[in-house]
This record gives sequence, C-alpha cells and structure tokens, in this order.
Amino acid sequence: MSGSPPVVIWEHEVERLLQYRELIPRLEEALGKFSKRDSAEVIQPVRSTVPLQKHDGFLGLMPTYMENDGVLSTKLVCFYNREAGSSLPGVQATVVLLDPEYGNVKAVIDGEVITAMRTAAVSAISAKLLMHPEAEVLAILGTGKQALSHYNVFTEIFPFKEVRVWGRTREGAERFVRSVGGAARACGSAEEAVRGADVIVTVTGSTKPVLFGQWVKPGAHVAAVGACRPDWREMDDVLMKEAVVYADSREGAIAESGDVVLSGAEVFAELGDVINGTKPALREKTTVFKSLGELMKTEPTSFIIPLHYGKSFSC
Ligand SMILES: NC(=O)C1=CN([C@@H]2O[C@H](COP(=O)(O)OP(=O)(O)OC[C@H]3O[C@@H](n4cnc5c(N)ncnc54)[C@H](O)[C@@H]3O)[C@@H](O)[C@H]2O)C=CC1
Ligand SMILES: O=C(O)C1=NCCCC1
Repeated sequence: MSGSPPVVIWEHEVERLLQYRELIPRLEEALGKFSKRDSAEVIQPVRSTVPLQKHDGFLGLMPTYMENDGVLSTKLVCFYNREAGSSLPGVQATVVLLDPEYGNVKAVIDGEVITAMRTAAVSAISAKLLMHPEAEVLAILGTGKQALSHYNVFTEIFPFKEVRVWGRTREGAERFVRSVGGAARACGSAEEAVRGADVIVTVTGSTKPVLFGQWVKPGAHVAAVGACRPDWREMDDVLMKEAVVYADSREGAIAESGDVVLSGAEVFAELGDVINGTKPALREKTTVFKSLGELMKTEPTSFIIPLHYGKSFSC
C-alpha cells in the first residue's frame, strides 16, 4: 500500500458518493467522539492559519487523527475576504488522506463538496438538537455555495412551510430562488427575512454584523457559519449575549470566532456534549450554533474511499 501513488478523487465523484442521509449520522457520532477529548478517538487541534496578506486571505491547515478508526487526514483550505466583491472563489479546499503507519499520502480529494456538505450537515444537526420541534420558517442570509448546501439539507430533512432568502443584492436573492426552483422567497432586507423565523442560517462573507438580536424571535435557533476570523462578525452583541451559544469546537470558537471573542459571550456547550448527553439542548431558549468547521473533514473523507472502491478497499 505504501508504494502506491495516491488516488485522486475529484468533485463530481465526491458529489456522487456523499449523501446527507449517510453523512449526518456519521458526523453526529464523530462530534460526540470529539467532545470526549479521548486522544484515541479524535485528535483535532485548532487549525493553524497562515495569513495571505497580499490577497486578503488565509490558508488554514486542519489535521485530524482518529486512532481507533485508523484515519489520518488534513484539510487545506484557503479562504478570502471577498466582501468588496470579486468573481474569484471565497473558499477553496482539498483534503489529503494519509496512512497513519507509513505516513504516505493515500488520497487527494477535492474539498469543495466536502466543505459544502459537511458544513451544512453539521448546521442541520445543530437545528435537529436545538430548534423548536414545530419550527416552520427558515431564513437564510447569504446566497453563495453554503447558502445552497444549507438550503438543500434543511429542506431535505425538515418540513419547513416557508423558506426566506436574503442577499446583498435583490438580484442575487432572486437568482438563488430561481436556482432552487422557486420554493423560497427572496426578501428585500435581512430584517424582513429574519423577523418571525424559527431557524436562521447566516452564511455570508460579511465581516460586520448582518443579524441583529432585536429582530430575532425569542426561542429561535441560529446556525452561524460565516465570520471565521477573530475580528469578523455576522451577529451583534445583543444576540450573542441573549442567546445560549453552542459550538462545534469550544477551543475553535474561542480562538477564531469574532462573534464570540468580541462580544465576550460564553460558549455553553459543544454539539458533541449535547449528543453525549453531558450538556442539555436548551430548545426553549434562543440558541446560536457557532460553526467554525473545525472538525470532521476526516469523517466524510474516510468513507469516500471505500465507496470509491466499491466497499472492497481496505485502508
Ligand atoms: N463554518 C464553516 O465550517 C465554514 C464557513 N465558511 C464561511 O461561510 C461563508 C460563506 O461561504 P461560501 O458560501 O462558501 O462563500 P460564497 O463566496 O459562495 O458566498 C458568500 C455570500 O456572502 C455574501 N456577502 C459577502 N459579503 C457580504 C456582506 N458584507 N453582507 C452580506 N452578504 C455578504 C455574498 O454576496 C455571497 O452571497 C464565508 O464567510 C466562509 O468563509 C465556509 C465554509 C465552511
Ligand atoms: O472549514 C472550512 O472549510 C472553513 N472554515 C472557515 C473558513 C472557511 C472555510
């Protein structure tokens, strides 16, 4: 195995192999394992970030080792501040799978679909755990790649009666609505999208708040995905201080989330703590899940390989 060149698995193949119905239970299990902080289960340090100052971006290195599962991988992700507007992509990712015994690279896998689907699947897990069970209205702020993957998984697994979308431009929101077949409503302002919503997803490239606590219905659940730098924001202090805050990784949120760092909000629990039953899911309260994407890129990667080889491949 160590002498074989790495297999390259690219976007369309990953798209063909990954399904939310398989991804979600695996991610729930992986989130639970991570929150136990048992080094034989998952080692996932906070990502190292290299600034790409000239290009207003960052390279994030995200290694994970799951010893019991024999899986070693790292994601390499470049992400940029494209707030000023640019046709270049905001996020580009690749996942590298290694043999933990030999140290050689076994696979190089496109990270675009993994990033879109894993991030949306974890937000959906947060909603499953924290939203009101009879939630009817979903609001999505943002109209990019994450907006689409979040729309796809949220409408696949929850019976929302209404989906509202807001983008920086009315045309952007209308284009998004057309792209999903018209089953959503484009809103003229973020406030219009959010007022009365039961679940709010923030997936913007903004560095300043786009979601304000005074608009948010008490008891609503927010899955906050953008603003993954310590000086970037998507939510204001009112919301951050009123809500009960959950994260995928507590250390990640404290180090990388401007919404947490600058508001001084406390991270109440990780999603994995709720899954493990060590912290409660406070569904009746206003809740914020702050997603940093810190973990679980390994999990989808590990099962793409056997799927790619028709289950007969052994890691
Ligand atoms: N938490 C996580 O695991 C992940 C977080 N992200 C972050 O999520 C956000 C969205 O990512 P993608 O959808 O891939 O990016 P994208 O570039 O496809 O979409 C970004 C969207 O944000 C909008 N936008 C940009 N500046 C804005 C502003 N000032 N106000 C309102 N809207 C604004 C754009 O018009 C566009 O609709 C980014 O901040 C990205 O860094 C992305 C991947 C994973
Ligand atoms: O996990 C990821 O992928 C990302 N996280 C935060 C910033 C953009 C990409």
